[in-house]
Amino acid sequence: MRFHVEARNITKRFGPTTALNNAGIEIAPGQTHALVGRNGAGKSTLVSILTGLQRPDEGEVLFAGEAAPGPADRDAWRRRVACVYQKSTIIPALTVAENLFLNRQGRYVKWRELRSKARDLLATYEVDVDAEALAGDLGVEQRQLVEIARALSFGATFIILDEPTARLDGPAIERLFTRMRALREQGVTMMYISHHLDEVYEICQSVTVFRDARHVMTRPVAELPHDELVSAMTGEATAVAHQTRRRAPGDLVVLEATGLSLRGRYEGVGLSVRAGEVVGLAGSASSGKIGLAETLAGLRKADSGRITVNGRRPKPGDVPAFLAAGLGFVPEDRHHEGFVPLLSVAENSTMPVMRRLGSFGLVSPGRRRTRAKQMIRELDIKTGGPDQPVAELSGGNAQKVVFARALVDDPTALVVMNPTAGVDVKSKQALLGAVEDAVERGAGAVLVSDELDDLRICDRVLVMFHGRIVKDVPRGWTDHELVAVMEGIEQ
Ligand SMILES: Nc1ncnc2c1ncn2[C@@H]1O[C@H](COP(=O)(O)OP(=O)(O)OP(=O)(O)O)[C@@H](O)[C@H]1O
Repeated sequence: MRFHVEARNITKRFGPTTALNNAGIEIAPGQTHALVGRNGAGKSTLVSILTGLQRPDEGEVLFAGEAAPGPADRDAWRRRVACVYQKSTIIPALTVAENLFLNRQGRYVKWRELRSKARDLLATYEVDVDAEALAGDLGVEQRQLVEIARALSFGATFIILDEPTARLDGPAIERLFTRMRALREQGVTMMYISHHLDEVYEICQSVTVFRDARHVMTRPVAELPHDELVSAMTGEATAVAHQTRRRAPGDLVVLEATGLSLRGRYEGVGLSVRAGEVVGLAGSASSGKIGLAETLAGLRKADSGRITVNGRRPKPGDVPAFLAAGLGFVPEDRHHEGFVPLLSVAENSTMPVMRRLGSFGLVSPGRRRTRAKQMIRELDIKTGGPDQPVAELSGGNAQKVVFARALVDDPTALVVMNPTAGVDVKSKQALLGAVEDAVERGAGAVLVSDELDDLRICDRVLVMFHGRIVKDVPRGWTDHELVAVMEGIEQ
């Protein structure tokens, strides 16, 4: 058997959009094979075809040289391929054991047996999670491990990991890679999707690049220069990322917090952000940085402390009040707080300006479209047009719509949480550039990110550890220095 997995000459259309155009992939047995491409290149569409969730309009899929099962035979698909998605498929209201086994029981559920089988399964795959814990209480990393164990328990020897590291911090990524290496040694074949090209070099042996719905290249990773990989993705020679020099921030404070505490998340936090300043928030997953940022954006209410936005004191935990005070935000969880899938790109991206675009609460569709078109251009959103529902966009492009919404009202205070998660290399620059532009125009921004590269645009980075700000690091840090503070090794 030459290839464990083959997708040949696949074409898939959604109405006027061709998501895959005679594209394909060939993955050798036991290999970890990367699939990369810009947002909207067709990666997720290939995943849905390789997992049997969608049928191609043309082309075929083979596993170990044999034709893929029929579309209705879900069990046969599950025995051949499993996918761990960035967005969890685990049901939060059920226990881990129920998530692992419920849909495999007969009509009568034997609870005791279910729990013990779940414990055995978790032990087999060395997943240190309580089988009786509620899945909703698990962290991102633990949930992912449960999903991997569930995937393997169906007997699949081919696993697709679709942007698994997008919501993990550094140490968790390392633990995932250790697990992936162990799986590879056991002969498991993997397809790995990521926008982090350094990860591709670290964990994969070969890489396939899709661009504009087509296959453009497959190469062994070891002999592929980084520049060539980026050029294949973007279709142009790589431009050197330029480091912008912004003016020094003014004295005007646009966002301020004093004595903020939220039980179990953070304690005694104070910070102030000036007009023209980007303040980074860094720390591990348990550092409290996301909880703090959510409080600053009005998504959460602190137990004590005070927040001022442009000199006003919006009601804590009241998002509309924060928006009215001049704040814009990009939430961590875009699927819940970020966009309304059935509404169009224009409707989603112009939501906060509805008051302004038309008088007396009426929004003129024409003005909404004009503003939306402008944002689509500025942020390079790949869409059929402003009227397309966001649900039809690729993950990274939906994230850009969330970003557009945060910026559309020219906010004077911005809180952005992991804004480049799931966004391709080139678009990252566009999004971070948009934050810098807003700051140049006089806004102040808080930027929370797990990615050190994102934090480079910050004037200073506040590092959090166990719920407290432990250090204020000025521009000019090295990765090593920042990581040492984040991990509590050095203060
Ligand atoms: N259900 C759908 N209806 C209409 N268009 C769709 C649908 N699903 C995908 N598309 C379109 O197909 C194209 C490919 O999308 P796909 O999700 O495969 O991209 P991707 O490479 O996974 O992107 P990302 O890196 O942003 O996740 C996009 O233009 C997208 O808008």
